[in-house]
Amino acid sequence: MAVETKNKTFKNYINGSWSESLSGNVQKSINPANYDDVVGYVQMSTKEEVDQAVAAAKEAQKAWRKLAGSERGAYLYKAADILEKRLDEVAEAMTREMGKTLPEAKGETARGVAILRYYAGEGMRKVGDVIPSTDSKALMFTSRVPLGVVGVITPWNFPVAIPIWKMAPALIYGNSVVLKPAQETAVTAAKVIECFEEAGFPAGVVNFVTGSGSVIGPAITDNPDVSGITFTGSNGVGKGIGQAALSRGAKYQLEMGGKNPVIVAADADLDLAVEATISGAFRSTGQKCTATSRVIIEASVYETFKEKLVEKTKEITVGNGLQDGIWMGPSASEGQLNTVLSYIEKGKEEGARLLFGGNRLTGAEYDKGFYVEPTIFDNVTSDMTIAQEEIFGPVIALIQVNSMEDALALANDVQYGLSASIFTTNISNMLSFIEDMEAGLVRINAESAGVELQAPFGGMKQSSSHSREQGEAAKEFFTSIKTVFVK
Ligand SMILES: NC(=O)C1=CN([C@@H]2O[C@H](COP(=O)(O)OP(=O)(O)OC[C@H]3O[C@@H](n4cnc5c(N)ncnc54)[C@H](O)[C@@H]3O)[C@@H](O)[C@H]2O)C=CC1
Ligand SMILES: O=C(O)CCC(=O)C(=O)O
Repeated sequence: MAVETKNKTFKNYINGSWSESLSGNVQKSINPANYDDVVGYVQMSTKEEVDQAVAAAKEAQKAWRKLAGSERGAYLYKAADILEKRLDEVAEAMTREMGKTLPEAKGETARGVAILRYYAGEGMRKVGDVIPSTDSKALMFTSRVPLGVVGVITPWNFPVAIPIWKMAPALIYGNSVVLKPAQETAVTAAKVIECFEEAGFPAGVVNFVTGSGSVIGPAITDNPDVSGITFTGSNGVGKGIGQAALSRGAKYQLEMGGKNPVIVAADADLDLAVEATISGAFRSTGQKCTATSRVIIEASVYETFKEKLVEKTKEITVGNGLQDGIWMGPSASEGQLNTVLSYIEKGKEEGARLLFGGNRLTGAEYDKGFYVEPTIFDNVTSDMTIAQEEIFGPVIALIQVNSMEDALALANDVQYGLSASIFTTNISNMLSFIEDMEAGLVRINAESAGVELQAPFGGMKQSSSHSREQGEAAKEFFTSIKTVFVK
C-alpha cells in the first residue's frame, strides 16, 4: 500500500511551483473500496488561483510556441520515461482512489506513457500542405499555429489517460495548459503532473488547479485568456461548457456520454460475443463512456446467449481492486453507487426482469466500500429508462429482436452515438452495421470499449461536440490553420 501518500495534501501546480490555495480548505480523497483509507487531501481552490494559472500559462506559452516541435517533443519523451518509472506507484494510487483493478490501472498508466511518446513524435511530423496557387509566381501553403492557453477539464474514470490524451497534443502543438482534474481522482492526477515537473517543462507551461467543478470549471471556461477548452464528462456539464465557450468565442471540444449497444446476430460466435459483452460492460465497473450497456440479440439465439452470459457473469469476483484475483472493483464513489442502484430500481419499476445481480454487496469485505453486483436485465424494451440513459455502472439491458433491421433500428434509438459493436460472421450484416450505425466508433466482433491512441476518438449525436480526439485528429482541435501566400 502506498503509505507515502497517506494524509498528504496535494497542492496546485502554478507557474512551476506547488502552491497552497487561498481558501485554506482541503477535501479528503478516499478509497471507494474502503472509505477509511484516505488516499490524500486535495485543495478546494478559488477563482484567483485559476486566474494565476492562466496568467502564468499565457506568459509561458510565448516562448514555448517558439521552440522547435522536436524540442517540445523531448520534454514529452522525458515525462513518458518518468511516468513509466513510476508506473506501479501511479497505478496503485489510481486503484485506491477510484477503484478500478490494479491490472486495469497499470494498463491505463502504460497507455498514458504510450500517448506521451506518440505525441512526442508528432513534434517531428508535417503540419501543413503546399497548395498550388492560381498565380504561377506565388507559393501558397498552410501552416498551423497553437490556440494559446488550453483549459483541460477531466473526469474521474480515466484519471491518467484522459488528462494525458488532452495535454500531450495541446503541448506538442505549442499550447500551454491549465488542468482541472476531477476532484475524486485529483491525487492520481497530481502524480501525473509531478512527472511533468520532473521532466523539466518550463515554468507556466503546465499548470494544475484542483477544486470543485462549479468553481474551478467556470473560472477556466469564462477566462478570456483561455483560448480553447477540452472536456470529458457528463452531458449536462459539457453542454454548459460549450455554451460558455461559444458565448465568448473560445474553441471547445466535448466528449460526453454513451449508451453503447452490442448486436448479437443469429450467426455470431456466441462465446466470443459473451466474453466481449462481459468485458465491455463490467470492466472498470461499467464506468467507461464506451461501456456496453445494451445487448440486442436475434430471437433464435436469445436464450442460449442469455444462459451463457449469466453463467460467465457468475464467475466475476468483486472486491478491492488491489487484491489478486479480483476482476471487478467498486463504483468510484458513493454518489456513483447510488446512481447505479437508482437505475436498477427504475429498471424493476418499469417492468424489466432482473435476471442477475442488482444488489449492493454487503458483508465484512464490502461494508466499507461502494460495491454493486454485476447486473443483467432481461425483457427490456427500448423505451425504458435503463435502455435510454447512461448508467455508468455494471448494468446490462438485454433486448430481443426478430431481424437485423430491427436490431440496427433499436441500436440507433438513443440520443447517444459513441461506440457500438456487432457480433456476426455474415459480411452483409457487417457492411450494413458499418454503413448505418450512428456511432463514432464501430467495432466488428470486438467489445464496444477499447480505444487506440493513434486513431480518432469521438461520438455522434449527443455524445460529443462532433470533434475528435487522439491520433492525428487532435491536431484539428489544438491548432488553427494559417494559409500563407508568398510572392
Ligand atoms: N464521458 C465520460 O467519460 C464520463 C461521463 N460521466 C457521466 O457523468 C455522470 C456524473 O459524473 P460527474 O463526475 O459528476 O461528471 P461531471 O461532468 O460533473 O465531471 C467532469 C468534470 O467536469 C468538472 N465540472 C463539474 N461541474 C463543472 C462546471 N459547472 N463547469 C466546468 N467543469 C465542471 C468536474 O469537476 C470534473 O472535472 C456519470 O454518472 C456519467 O454518467 C462521468 C465521467 C466521465
Ligand atoms: O474505452 C476507452 O478506453 C476510453 C473511454 C473513455 O474515453 C471514457 O470513458 O471517457
